[in-house]
Amino acid sequence: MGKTLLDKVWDLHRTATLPSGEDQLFIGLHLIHEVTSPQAFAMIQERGCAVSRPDLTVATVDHIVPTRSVSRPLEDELAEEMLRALERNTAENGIRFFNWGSGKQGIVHVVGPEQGLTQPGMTIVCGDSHTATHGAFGAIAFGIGTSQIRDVLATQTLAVGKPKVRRIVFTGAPGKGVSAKDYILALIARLGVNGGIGYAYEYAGEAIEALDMEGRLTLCNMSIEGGAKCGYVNPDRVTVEYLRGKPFAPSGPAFEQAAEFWLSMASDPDACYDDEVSIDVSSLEPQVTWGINPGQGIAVTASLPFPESFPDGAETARAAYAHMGLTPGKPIIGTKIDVAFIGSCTNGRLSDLRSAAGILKGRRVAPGVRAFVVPGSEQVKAAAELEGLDRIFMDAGFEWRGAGCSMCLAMNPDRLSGRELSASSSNRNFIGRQGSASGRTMLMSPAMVAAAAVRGEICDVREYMP
Ligand SMILES: CC(C)[C@H](C(=O)O)[C@@H](O)C(=O)O
Ligand code: SF4
Repeated sequence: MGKTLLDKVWDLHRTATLPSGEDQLFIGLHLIHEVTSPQAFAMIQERGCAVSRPDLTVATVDHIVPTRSVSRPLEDELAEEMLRALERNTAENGIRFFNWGSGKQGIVHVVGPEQGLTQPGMTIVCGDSHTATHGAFGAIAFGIGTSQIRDVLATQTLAVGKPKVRRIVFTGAPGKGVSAKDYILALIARLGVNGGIGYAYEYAGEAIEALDMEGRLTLCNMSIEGGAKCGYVNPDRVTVEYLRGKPFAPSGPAFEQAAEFWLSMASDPDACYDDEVSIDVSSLEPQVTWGINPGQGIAVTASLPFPESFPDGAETARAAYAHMGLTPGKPIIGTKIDVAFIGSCTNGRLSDLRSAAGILKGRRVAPGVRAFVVPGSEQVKAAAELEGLDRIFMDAGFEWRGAGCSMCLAMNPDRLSGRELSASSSNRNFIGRQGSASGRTMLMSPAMVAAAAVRGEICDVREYMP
């Protein structure tokens, strides 16, 4: 019987099976950021341990950085302290750090792939729930907590239970205005935010093969929002070509050798799955969330669902309506927005900015809407400026900011105020997520955010497309 990619990566990295039934896995890449690492460093220092493999540990700063200014010390004292701690911990332990202003800083899940650190067949962990993003390359990548960060710093291994695998086959070709963000929002709406618990999601099928790497990153990014431990796409030629020439990818003959290994890690055609689901993307429309979890989403042309239509989720739906101030049965189109946010590790990459700019070219943001773009990394920002995207955004009335997580979770000065409603290209719409307890978030693709910014309300992006 064939093996899945998960089986192959697991078998290659297992160093022991523990009495608990968990496996001790060797970790190929440990990404760290300023929010979840300081305590872990303190714990290993207390025990007198050194960082086991500084060469396999890479740091960036993303959550707390301001996006308007570039001066130190940071205005927010707590943020400055966190940045200093990361500078100290990385320097003392000989860990590579893509610091703010280095030209390579950015959201950890944007930086790993763009530097070529993320490669097929690896195990990758980070103290961050969206680590599944890296699965786009055919890596087994998942988020860990602070005590696990401690374990990985000290031993470069981790005790972890092997998940089951659900193969999710996306068939067909998408219509106009439908992107990877719509695939994943539709999937989570269908299987629910807990549907993936205990599973790794393998995304497969012609629609996935047709996605570029950035689309695959968007897709894998939100695996955790569907409850899955991780998500991955089998490596193929698209993966290999993306990695060619990247700073941390092998070069010369070593690259071809690596490519052969990468491709061999893909699931075998006769691999066995614990479950299988299929979605026809040709019938999908642009998606938008109306609630307070990422599973509460619908097609943009649909009417807001009645709570009773969710046998298990009526209570959550009622809570969502109470918070959002929307009315079941009404169209979602026409919902007024106050803020448009383009960015995050879901949709803050160059292709995301291009797709939004494509809608904004020659148009203006509606009066009263506060709109801003936060590139996912300093490198994305520079690349976008090189092709003039910054001008398109600014001419349209968007603010062009520095790189970071920004209003995805508002750990920096970018936040909603009061009951403001934001059209956001990020991944979470939990109550309070964007910095105001009464603030509201609707998740959608970056092109849909751009269209909403122009109209001043939720609208169908396809009307703005040729
Ligand atoms: C701050 C960090 C630990 C958190 C996460 O784990 O995902 C953040 O990135 C988020 O998106 O909520
Ligand atoms: S962009 Fe958002 S989801 Fe991604 S790591 Fe930052 S806060 Fe988390």
